[in-house]
Amino acid sequence: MDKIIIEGGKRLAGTIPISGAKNAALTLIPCALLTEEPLTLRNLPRLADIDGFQHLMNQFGITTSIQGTRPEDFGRVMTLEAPRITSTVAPYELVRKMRASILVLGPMLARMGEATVSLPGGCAIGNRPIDLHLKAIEAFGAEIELAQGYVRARAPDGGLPGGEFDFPVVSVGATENALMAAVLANGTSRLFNAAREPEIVDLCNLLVAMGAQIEGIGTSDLTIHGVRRLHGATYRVMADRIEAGSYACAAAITGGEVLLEGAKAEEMQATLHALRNIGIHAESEANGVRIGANGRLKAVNLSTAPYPGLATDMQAQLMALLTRAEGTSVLTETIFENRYMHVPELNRMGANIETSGRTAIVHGVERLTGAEVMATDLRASMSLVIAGLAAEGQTQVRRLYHLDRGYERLEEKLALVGAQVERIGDE
Ligand SMILES: CC(=O)N[C@H]1[C@@H](OP(=O)(O)OP(=O)(O)OC[C@H]2O[C@@H](n3ccc(=O)[nH]c3=O)[C@H](O)[C@@H]2O)O[C@H](CO)[C@@H](O)[C@@H]1O
Ligand SMILES: C=C(OP(=O)(O)O)C(=O)O
Repeated sequence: MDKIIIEGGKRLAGTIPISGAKNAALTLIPCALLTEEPLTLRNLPRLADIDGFQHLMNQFGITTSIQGTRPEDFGRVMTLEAPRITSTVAPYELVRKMRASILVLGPMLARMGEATVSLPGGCAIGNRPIDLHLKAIEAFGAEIELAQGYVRARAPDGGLPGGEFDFPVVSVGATENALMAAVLANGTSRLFNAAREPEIVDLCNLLVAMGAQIEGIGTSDLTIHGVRRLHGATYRVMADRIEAGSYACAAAITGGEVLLEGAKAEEMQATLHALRNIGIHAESEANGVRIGANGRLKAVNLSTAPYPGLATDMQAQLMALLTRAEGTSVLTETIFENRYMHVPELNRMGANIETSGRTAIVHGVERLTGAEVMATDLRASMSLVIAGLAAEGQTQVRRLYHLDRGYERLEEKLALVGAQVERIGDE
C-alpha cells in the first residue's frame, strides 16, 4: 500500500493551483442522466471518487469520454452522453465504494420513472442516513420501497407530480437529490430549509444552463418549476473550497505564504474568518486567495455548522493547525457524530487534545514530532499531513486511498511550494 513520507519543518512558499471541487463534481456528473444530449464538464478533479462515479454512469449505459489525460494536466474535461439508459440499478458493489452514488436516485427517477439504488450504509465519520433523500422525493410523489438492502423509487405513470418538502435538518445530499428529481416534474416543487452550500449553487447553475427553472438559488427556499425536457450543456466545475482551506492550514502551520490559485474567497468566508482569528493573513486577490503566516498562532473556539457556517469538512485541518497555537481551543462538531478519528493520531504526534462527545479541547503545544500514522477518513488524513509538515523529523501517512478520494496529486502540489514530501509504494 502506498504511503506519503514527509520531512517536517519546511516553510511553504509559492503558488498552489486549486482543483475543481470533488463535492460539486459528484453532484454535477449525475445531471447527465437528465438529458439525452451531451453534458461536458470542465475542470473535473482527477480523483478516485470521480473515476468511481464514471464507472457507475457507464453501468447505466451512459458513454463517457475524457480529455486532458496528460500527466502534467490538472483537471480534466469529461463528456457524458445518455441518449438511452440501459439500466436503472446502482448496484451495491459500486455504491459501497462511494457514498455519493446515492445522488443518482433523484435524476434517474426523474428521467426513467424508476430507480433502484443500493443503500450506502454507514461510514467512518458517522451514521449518515438517507431518510431525508427519500422523504423529499416521496413528497414529490414517488413511491419508495426498501428491500434486500436496496431502495426502489417509482414515479406514478406520467412522471412525478412535484410537491413541497421542509427539511428538518439541513442536508447537502438530500437537497441535491431533491433538486435533480424536481427539475423534470410535471408541476412546481418547493424546498424549505434547503442546504445553501456553494456546491448546491453550482448544481443549480448547471441545471439552469440545461434549461431548468429554479428560483431562490443561494437561499434556503428553492422553487423548482418542472420542465418537459432538459438539454445538454458545457459547464466548469467550481474551485474546491475545502482543498483550498486545507492548503491554507498547511501553509499557516509552517509559517509560510502561499497563493491558492483559483480559490474564491467569497465561498470560504467562514474558513478565512477562522484563520484570521488564529492570526493568519488571508486576502482575496484577482486570481485566488493569498495566505500568510508569521509563525505565531492564537487559540480560538470553533463550531461547525451548515453553510454559511464553518464546514465540517474543514474541522480536522483546522484542529491540526490549532495543535500549535498558543493557548487552549475548543472545537465543536455539530454535523457528524464521529468525526474526531484524527485525534488519537495527532496525539501520537505530540498534540494534546481531549474529546468529550462532540467537543474537542486542543491545548496548544510547542512542538509536534513525526510519527507513522493512519486515518480512517479523508479530512482526518489531511490533518495528519498538515501536522506532519510542521513536525520535527519524519511522518509517514498510510492508507492513502482516503487522500486520493479528495486531493488531486497532493504530494505534487505540496512539493511545488517547497514541502519535502514523497509518495512511495511499500508492497
Ligand atoms: C459528496 C458530498 O458533497 N459530501 C458532503 C456532504 O455530505 P452529505 O450530503 O452526506 O451530508 P449531509 O449534509 O446530508 O449531512 C448533514 C447531516 O444531516 C444528516 N442527515 C443527512 C441525510 C439524511 O437523509 N438524513 C440525515 O439525518 C447527516 O447524518 C448529518 O448529520 O455534506 C457534508 C456536510 O457538509 C460534507 O461533510 C460532505 O463532504
Ligand atoms: C466527507 C466527505 O466526503 P464524502 O461525503 O464523499 O464522504 C468530505 O469531502 O470530507
